[in-house]
Amino acid sequence: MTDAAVDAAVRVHDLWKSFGRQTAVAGIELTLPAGRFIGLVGPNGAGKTTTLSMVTGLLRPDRGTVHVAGHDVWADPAEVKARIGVLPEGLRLFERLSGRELLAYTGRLRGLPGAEVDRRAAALLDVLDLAGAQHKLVVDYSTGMRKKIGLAAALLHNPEVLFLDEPFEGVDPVSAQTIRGVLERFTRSGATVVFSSHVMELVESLCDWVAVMAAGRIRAQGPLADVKGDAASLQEAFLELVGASGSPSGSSLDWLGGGGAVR
Ligand SMILES: Nc1ncnc2c1ncn2[C@@H]1O[C@H](COP(=O)(O)OP(=O)(O)OP(=O)(O)O)[C@@H](O)[C@H]1O
Repeated sequence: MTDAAVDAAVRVHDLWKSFGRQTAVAGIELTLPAGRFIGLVGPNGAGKTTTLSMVTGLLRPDRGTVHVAGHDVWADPAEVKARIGVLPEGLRLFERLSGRELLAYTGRLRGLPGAEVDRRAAALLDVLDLAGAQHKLVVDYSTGMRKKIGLAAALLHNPEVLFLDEPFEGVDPVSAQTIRGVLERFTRSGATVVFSSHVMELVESLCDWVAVMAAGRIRAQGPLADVKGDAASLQEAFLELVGASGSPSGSSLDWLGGGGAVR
């Protein structure tokens, strides 16, 4: 293992994935430094979820290698899974457990002693403002509460690298602030957070390192200031990088607006 491999939280080389004739990820190279708050941004269908799924060992690549915390995800999955936490897209939880039971179960799966699981679960439930709902079944949780209990489960074993797919989607501003606080504290301790998002303002305010993806390829990666360059905002830099046209042109939407519905 080289020093550079140890320094990087994630190292992706020549990673490919196709679904039938659709190439979702087209030979990407990605090096994500450790101890950073990293945003993976890109338009719908860019390949972010497919990339994160391959990086976290949930989806087998067609080709290429992924190292997380110095270990090969596909050659050494147990080593990698012990070091990462994942909040995947379309999070599926054990619905018939209470939030507290879900954390107890997750903790035991992670091999933590019962008393330690109790201590950590109580602290996470408290910080994430879920203590009052800890005995409610997960099936009865709101979207935001599900994200928060999923985050608590992903953090319970104190991972080195935390992967979050759209962690703020469906989360109210107060809960978003709480999640932010927890994640900022986590990265300050030297851990790495990698999250995908469409919300540029959020990525700009949270992340110090950004990777921009479009059409299965990485268009830019580096410190936030470098990726932004001379642009006034990350949003502006992003639109330029992905070649978005802005407002719809032509007359095809002439019929839209001003009432006049067919009766
Ligand atoms: N299981 C699958 N079967 C077929 N096509 C898929 C599958 N998963 C992803 N794709 C396709 O791969 C491409 C990349 O999808 P992906 O979900 O990785 O994008 P994304 O950047 O996460 O998008 P979004 O921001 O909309 O969630 C899309 O064209 C999508 O339709």
